[in-house]
Amino acid sequence: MAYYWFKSFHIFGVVAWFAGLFYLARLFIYHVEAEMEVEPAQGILKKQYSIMEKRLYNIITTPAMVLTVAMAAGLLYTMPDYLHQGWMHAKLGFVGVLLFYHFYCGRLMKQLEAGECKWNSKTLRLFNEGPTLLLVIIVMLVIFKGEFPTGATTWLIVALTISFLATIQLYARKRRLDKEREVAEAAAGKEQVLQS
Ligand code: HEM
Repeated sequence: MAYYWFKSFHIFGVVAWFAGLFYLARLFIYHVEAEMEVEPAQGILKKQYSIMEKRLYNIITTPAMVLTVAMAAGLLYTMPDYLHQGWMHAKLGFVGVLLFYHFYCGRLMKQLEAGECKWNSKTLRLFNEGPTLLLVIIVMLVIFKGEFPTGATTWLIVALTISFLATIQLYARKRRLDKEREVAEAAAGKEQVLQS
């Protein structure tokens, strides 16, 4: 019975951890993009994003990470055989990368608050893809374990997933370009007013 409790809370932890990581990276993008705003909006937005990032990281993301790892330890305690299986070694390797990502987010958060972050919004958008990739790999490993399927259904799902992700990327790109055009038009309009 303990195994099912550990597994349930392991999954609650995973869901909350990823929700936190996804939202945190999105906040970093908005934080960096606030540079495009004029004062006093820029200062107000940056301060607000720092508060939101800190609360999200300290109150949701980190406790969810601790819950996931603690419940995982309980699962391994009840099922020690998993520790001798290849898929679990691979899973632990990817979880190590995920933990590194988590703590790196903490570092980026501090740099953003101090105005020392060197990353632009494009780099952060790429960084934002990290947890999605890790989530897919880790869940696949835990579900299929050592027997990854290669049949037609698998390729159909892979194709559907790729088209879905490509559509999201294209839509995000369109929105970004629209926003950049809006900012450029607003700046040009302001310049014209100043000249006349
Ligand atoms: C601290 C590292 C982790 C360890 C040691 C660990 C270990 C485990 C173990 C032993 C199970 C039970 C497997 C089974 O009964 O078939 C499990 C289930 C699961 N884990 Fe993890 N896990 C870790 C982190 C993660 C992370 C980061 C994710 C998500 C990306 C994740 C997603 C899942 C899911 C979805 C299940 C349920 C699978 C099922 O019921 O078939 N785990 N984990």
